[in-house]
Formats: sequence, C-alpha cells, structure tokens
Amino acid sequence: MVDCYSPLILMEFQFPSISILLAFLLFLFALIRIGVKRSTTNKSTPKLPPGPWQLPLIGNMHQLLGSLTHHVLRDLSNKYGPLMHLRLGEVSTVIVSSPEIAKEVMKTHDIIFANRPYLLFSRILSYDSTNIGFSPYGDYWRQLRKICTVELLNSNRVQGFRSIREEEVLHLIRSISPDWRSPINLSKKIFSLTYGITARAAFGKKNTDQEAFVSLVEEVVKLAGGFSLCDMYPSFKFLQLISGMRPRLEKLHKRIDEILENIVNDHKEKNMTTKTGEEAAEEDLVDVLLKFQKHGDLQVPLTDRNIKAVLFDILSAGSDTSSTAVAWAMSEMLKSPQVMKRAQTEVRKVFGGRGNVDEGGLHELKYLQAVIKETLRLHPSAPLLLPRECSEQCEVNGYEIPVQTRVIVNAWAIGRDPRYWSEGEKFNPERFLDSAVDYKGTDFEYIPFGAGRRICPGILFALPNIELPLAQLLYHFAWELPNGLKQEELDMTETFGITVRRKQELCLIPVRYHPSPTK
Ligand code: HEM
Repeated sequence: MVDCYSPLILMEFQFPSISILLAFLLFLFALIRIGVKRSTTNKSTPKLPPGPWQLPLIGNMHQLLGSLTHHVLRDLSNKYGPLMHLRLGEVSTVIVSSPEIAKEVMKTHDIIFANRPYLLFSRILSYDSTNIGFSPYGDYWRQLRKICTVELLNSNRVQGFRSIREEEVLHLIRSISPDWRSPINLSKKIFSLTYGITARAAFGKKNTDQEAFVSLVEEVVKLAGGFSLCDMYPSFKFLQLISGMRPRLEKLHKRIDEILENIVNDHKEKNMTTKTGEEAAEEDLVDVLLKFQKHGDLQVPLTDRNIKAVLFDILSAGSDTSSTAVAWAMSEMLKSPQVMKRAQTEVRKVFGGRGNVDEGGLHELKYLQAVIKETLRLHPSAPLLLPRECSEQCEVNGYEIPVQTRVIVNAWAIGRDPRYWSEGEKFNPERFLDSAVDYKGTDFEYIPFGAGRRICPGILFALPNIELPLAQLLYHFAWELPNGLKQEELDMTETFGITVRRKQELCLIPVRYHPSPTK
C-alpha cells in the first residue's frame, strides 16, 4: 500500500547535496527529452481533467510538500474538481475525490482500472509480479486472488482462527493488568497483538524467526510509506542506484525471503508425516497453500515463490491496518466520553457476568460496530487506497484519461464529502446505527476497504481483529489520559505512511473494572 512522496522529502532534508546534483541531472535529461518529444509528437492534446499549473521537470510535486498527502490532495480537489490531473515527475496521475467518480472508475470501468502500476517497492519486495497486491490484472493475478479470497480469507477459515484471536487478546488483557494505574503504551501493545494473530494464522505455532520477520515487515512498511524518486521518474534507471533505494530494498527482500523459505520448508517436512486429527484441524495458511500447490486444479502452477509472496502480502497488508483502526477507535472514544460510555455499557451488558469477552457474542455489539465504521470513515487505514493504472485510454466524467495514467482514489476525502455526510468532521457513530451504508464496496461514499476487483480481500479477517480487542479493552477497563491531560488536548495528528497511524503513540492509564480473567 503506497502512500506517497515522503522519501522525496526525506532526501531533501537528509542529503541536500545529492538532491541538488539529482535535480541538475534530471533537469538536463528533461531538457533533452522535451526537445526530442517536441520534434516527434503531433499537436493533438487529450482533454485532460483540470489541475494546477505544472512546473517543468517536477510537474506538481512541489504542491504536495508540507502537509499530509491526502489533506493536500483534498484541498487541491476542492479547487480543481473531484477528477483532477497532476503530473508527478514524469508520471501522469489523476486524483479521484468524489463518490460519483469513484464509482465510474471502480465500477463502470472496473476492468480498465484493475491494474496496479509497477512501483519499485512492489517489484523488488513482493517478488516481481507474483504478489496479489501489486501484480498486473490478468490470469495469474486472478488465480492468486481467488486462492486468497476463496481459500485463505473466507469466513470458515477466519472462524477457524477464533481460538488464536481469543488466546492472543486474553494474553494482552493479562499483560495490562499488573500495570494498572500507570500509563501503558497501548499503540505498541495493539500492534504486536495484531502481528501476533496474523503470524500465528499464517505460520502456525510461534516460529523462532517470527520476531525478526515482524520487525523486517515493519521496516518495509516504513520504507513503503512514500513515493520514491525512482517511481516518479521510471525512465531514469540510474536513480534507482544513486538514491540507494534499490540496494536497501534488495537487502530487505533477501532477509525476508530466507525466513519465508525456512517456514515453507519446515511446513513441507512436517506435512510429509501423517497428521493426527488435531494437527489436521490446526491447518495454517502455509499448509493450505502447500495443499493447493500439490493437489489444486490450477490453471498456472503455484510456485514456492508465489506462496512466499502471498504470505508477505497478508502479513504486511493485514496487521498494521487493523491495529491502526483499534488505536484510532480508542482515541476517538477518549475524546467523546459519552461514546466510550455507551460502548462500554453495551459490552458489559452483553457479556455481563461471564467475566470475559468471547467471539460468540460479538455480533450483538451493534453500537461498537457503529464505532468501528465511524472510525474507518474518519481514519481509513489507507486513505489513498492503492494506486491503480489505466490499461487503455478511456473517458471519465467527460475527460480523457490516457493509457498508463496512475489513478489515486482519496477515500479519506470521500468519507467527508459534505454532500453525503452531515457534520462530516464530527465523530458520531450514531449515524451508522440505522443506516444501511456498509464497507463492502457498494456504497461509494464509504470505501475504507476500496471497491471493485481490487477491493481488500481481508475484510473478514480484519473485522474480528478490531472488534475483539476493542470489546475486551472496554469490558475490563476504564481508560484515562495520563498527566492530567484533558480529552480535548489529546493529539490526533496523523503520520505519513503506508497506513496512516497516530503520530504520537497512544499512552493511557487503565483502571480495572472486571478482574483479570484467570483461565
Ligand atoms: C482495517 C483493516 C484493513 C483495511 C482498512 C484495509 C484496506 C485496504 C485497502 C483500502 C486496500 C486497497 C483497495 C483498493 O485499492 O480498492 C486493500 C488492499 C489489500 N488488502 Fe486490506 N485492509 C485491511 C486489512 C487487511 C487484512 C487483514 C488483509 C489480509 C489478511 C488485507 C489484505 C489486503 C491485500 C492482499 C490487498 C491487495 C488487494 C489487491 O490489490 O487486489 N487487508 N486493503
């Protein structure tokens, strides 16, 4: 998932001399190219969507500096319209900021916009074109995607991981108990909880390399939090070398690949022996993928490389997104104590004297579900969705979109569109209580998981990873801000990144309500 632009800024600040050199070299190349182009292209220009004036060489990149990208793009769209054209370096890009145009792109012209552009990050880290998140739309991708949605992340499989989630969340609750009345870093705890759940579901029993793997994925997530210069100037291959991006990514890829290779080989070895009934019931995602590789009736063979790529995708796309949502939900509830109280009363009523929350009763927590929906409206984990690419020239809203234009959908801006959301900036879960609006990709004013062929395949996996920890945290504790901080003083600043987290980690004081569960 690629939010953009921050590496450029980092380069600017960290290596001013390199960036000046780069700018100079780019300028020279651009002059040569413009000269060549002028002499070869004909005069007819497509009717592109409106957009701000572009500078030579960098296009509109300078307009994206200084603030969070989804904010800047929303402000620019307010001026130029919900379908806006930008040039970022060499790359022609359109920004979509209204439900109507999102529908046109992701429903009416779904196939034309089903491709993901080839970014350097995805090309190196996700095994060229073998991952689901960034491979181009085609037979290969369809097969991987089908395996993911039908075999790995379907509701039965997700249900099968219930005991893992319950155990891991209970472990979290117990780990909080001794600390009570002193602040704890809830962001950190939630983050390692969701990684722990996802890694256990994917790899089975805790693996010795698991911790190393999780921190490598974290490093990747940090690096991927930006557009690299290389992606802005794809035809200048030398940038990949001098920016240092390629060697860094290759080194990370090598270490991740070694760990995944060991995990896959261990599973192969284990699967050679006959399994007991209990072992067979404890199938993890690697087992399922290997079973498919051996016995599946597949159009294209499933290689070990594909398996590793799918595992990497699930780990990187599945953990940070869910933990971010939990942290934002807690933050918003702290700022609106009446919401926190209502959610707490509901969960304590439903689970009453049981002494603990289990997944059996989660469906009864209608108000908590509304809290989660409202959180994902105001804080969609990936506010700019994942980039798409136009595979053939087409017309959207009366404008021409040339082939290979990059398309970025601003789900964050769409979730605040005043034509659809009254008091859109306000956290108000009640708005979802009697509303049929859902995140399944059919209501284009609300698309925190995207829509169309490229909609997030992990929705079913994500929801209990958000609902269960929240319900447990509310059931067992009251929550207070540390250092006498008032609710209106809680900082809600967002970070740049692949997923938009809280800038400041959420540190809170837990005050016990129900005793710590013992079994
Ligand atoms: C709060 C939780 C989550 C949110 C908000 C979220 C959001 C998204 C979004 C917005 C996209 C891009 C959709 C588009 O471009 O239309 C996406 C793609 C993806 N997500 Fe999620 N996601 C979450 C959890 C998960 C989980 C738990 C998994 C896996 C276990 C997962 C796996 C993926 C994958 C593999 C893709 C790429 C799909 C493709 O390109 O075809 N996500 N997600």
